[in-house]
Amino acid sequence: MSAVVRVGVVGVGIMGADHVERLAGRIAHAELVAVADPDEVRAKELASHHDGVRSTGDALELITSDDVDAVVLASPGFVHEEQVLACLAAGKPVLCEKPLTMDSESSLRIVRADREVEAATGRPLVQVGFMRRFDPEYARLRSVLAGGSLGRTLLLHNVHRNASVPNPDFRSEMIVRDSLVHEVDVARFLFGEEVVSVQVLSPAPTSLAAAGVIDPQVALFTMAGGGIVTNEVFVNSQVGYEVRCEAVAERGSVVIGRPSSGAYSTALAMDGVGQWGGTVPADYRERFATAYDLEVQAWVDSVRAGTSVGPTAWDGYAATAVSTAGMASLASGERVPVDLVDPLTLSQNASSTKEPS
Ligand SMILES: NC(=O)c1ccc[n+]([C@@H]2O[C@H](COP(=O)([O-])OP(=O)(O)OC[C@H]3O[C@@H](n4cnc5c(N)ncnc54)[C@H](O)[C@@H]3O)[C@@H](O)[C@H]2O)c1
Ligand SMILES: O[C@H]1[C@H](O)[C@@H](O)[C@H](O)[C@@H](O)[C@H]1O
Repeated sequence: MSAVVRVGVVGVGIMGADHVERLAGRIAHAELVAVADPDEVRAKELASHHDGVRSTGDALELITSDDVDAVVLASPGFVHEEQVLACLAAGKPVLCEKPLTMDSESSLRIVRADREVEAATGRPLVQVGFMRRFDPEYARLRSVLAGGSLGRTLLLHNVHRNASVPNPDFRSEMIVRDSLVHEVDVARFLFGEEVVSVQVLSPAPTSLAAAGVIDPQVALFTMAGGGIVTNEVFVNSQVGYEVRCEAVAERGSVVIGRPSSGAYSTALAMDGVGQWGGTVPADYRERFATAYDLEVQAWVDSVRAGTSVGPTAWDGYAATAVSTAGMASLASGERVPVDLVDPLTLSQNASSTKEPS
């Protein structure tokens, strides 16, 4: 087992900068050595806060450099394919932020490439940043449902609200590909099954979204075993970060993300925006701080041990395939089947929907 993993972070916008702070300050057995961003001023400024960390404008230089053992990718989704494949070619473990890529075909190319690495070396190198699997509340919910005492899981009801979105180009499609994709992974994680169809409904939008943006959206997933998942995604709620999940099973229901769960309080307009006996988290960095820490620590530990953990390339592909169907449904309003390759046609067996250890 290596003593310390030397990590490079690619893309240092909102999420990348957050990962830089945790790698530099809170993650054991990791050494942050380099950051890369085409915005070289941003990269240099961030690196200047950390002794011994260098910056570059060239992501591929960082990925292939000898001083980097493993890579965190927090660049935009449309460059993930090139950068993940570069990590695989260099033999470097990569924690790639969600979404794995922007369409099914490119995600499948990554699955195939990672399977080839696994066949040659005995371990895959890609972990996808679906951090909710590491959130203590989601992990507990998964273990309660998988434990079987409540019988079969019948329904999930998900709510996912952002106060606003920082990017003015955050269009209707990004609500499916960037936001709803978390609910896709939650559904797969909690049911332990694939999503087989998706329908995206478009309510009359809030006047506070950018012109032409359909926000909120309601998406319905049908699971392979017949379960149904309802999802509200609302990225201009004006309040704060609200992520809730209620599971309905044969002999009971479980809800996480409510004030009574103790983690934080939710928002009710009657007591004033953003308050109801407590404070609504501002955004995902606050709500999921522990989940990100556990995710990155588990990844570093797996890199040191030469193993793998958490959401796989297959999980990233399966989620992207649902997003791809979701985009078609957003356009048509119809229920659209999810087109997923048979995992048995791939070189190794799929290891989807595994609980993080
Ligand atoms: N897991 C989560 O909860 C979560 C939260 C936020 C964002 N994300 C994901 O993290 C990624 C980044 O999102 P963000 O909100 O930080 O975006 P952002 O726009 O704030 O930052 C993106 C950064 O990437 C840089 N960049 C652009 N092209 C690049 C390239 N070719 N190589 C390297 N860097 C490049 C940009 O200059 C910018 O600094 C996305 O995949 C997003 O979906 C995940
Ligand atoms: O990229 C972000 C991120 O994934 C957040 O977790 C989600 O709440 C946002 O809606 C999305 O835009």
